Amino acid sequence: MSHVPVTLRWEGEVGGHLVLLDQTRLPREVVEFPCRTVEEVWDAIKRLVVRGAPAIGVAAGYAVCLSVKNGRASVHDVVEACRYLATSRPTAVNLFWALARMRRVAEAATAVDGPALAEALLAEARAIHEEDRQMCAAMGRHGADLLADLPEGAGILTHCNAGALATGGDGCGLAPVFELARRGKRPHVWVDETRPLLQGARLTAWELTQRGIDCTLICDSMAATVMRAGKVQAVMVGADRIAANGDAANKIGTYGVAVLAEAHGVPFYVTAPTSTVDLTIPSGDAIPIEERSAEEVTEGFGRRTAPVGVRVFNPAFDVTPYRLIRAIVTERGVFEPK
Ligand SMILES: CSC[C@H]1O[C@H](OP(=O)(O)O)[C@H](O)[C@@H]1O
Repeated sequence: MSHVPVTLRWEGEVGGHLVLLDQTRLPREVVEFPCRTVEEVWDAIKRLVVRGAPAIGVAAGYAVCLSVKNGRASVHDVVEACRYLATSRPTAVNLFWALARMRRVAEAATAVDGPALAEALLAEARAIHEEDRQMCAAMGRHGADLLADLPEGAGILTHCNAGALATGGDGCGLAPVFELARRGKRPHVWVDETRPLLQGARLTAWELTQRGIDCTLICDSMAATVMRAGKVQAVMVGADRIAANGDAANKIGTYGVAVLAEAHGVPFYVTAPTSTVDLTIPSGDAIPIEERSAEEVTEGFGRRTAPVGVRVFNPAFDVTPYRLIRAIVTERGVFEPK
């Protein structure tokens, strides 16, 4: 049985609906979350029911198809759906990349509404999904080639979740690990739990154990000690937006891991599809960083661990400067930021 989770799927044809794997319920429950309106997908992205830059982009493409009514799409409704979905989360550029593709389909329509546009929108959303599947497979191959010379049992540290759950296919940051395993290698993955939402503990550890890939879960604060003990031979993470100079935004804590990697002489790699690259911004300083609620820090998962009213800073991402990145793996190959 394949252990690649189905992060999201479109059910039916025009007039169908989007089905998400509810990532807020993992690892305890594998529960599907059907979405029949644009608003429901907006909420699912906001609450991280679906999350991860590529997966957010694929979900947004299908979400625009939910603006179709009675088999007919209208340019006005598509434009409105794209505008609304763009307000869900600001950092992952894949969201805006996918919405721009859907909007271009509407703007190219010969009729301002009708069944033809509805068909064209679903075809574009499916194309975005299939392209993401292919990009994941290519990133896995290029990344595994890059790591091929690591000794058997080498340690690879990762932060957050950049596995299949973060994409429409078989992962980005973790795709090279999955491919190494397919090739019979046995890397050992050090999994940062990734506070405050624990994507590493809840999602990455789940994906790896499902596949029988050796892994050890650690608190984020333990990464330095693990590297100092010589247990990490490479760091591999995903990205939510890569600026033109190679600066990369990823889950909060990634920058700290990159600094630790440099301090311990460990190569730090980013694996992301080119749909994550934003050439419109010159450097990471211009990447919008999402700030999330204080409750995610003070009472994560419903258990209060900090005094009521304490001031909280909860940025969901940080930016790793390109000088700390040994190479960026995309579906087109491996690039070394200059
Ligand atoms: C490369 S996509 C996975 C990426 O998305 C995560 O953020 P979130 O869980 O808030 O969507 C994190 O930055 C991962 O690296």
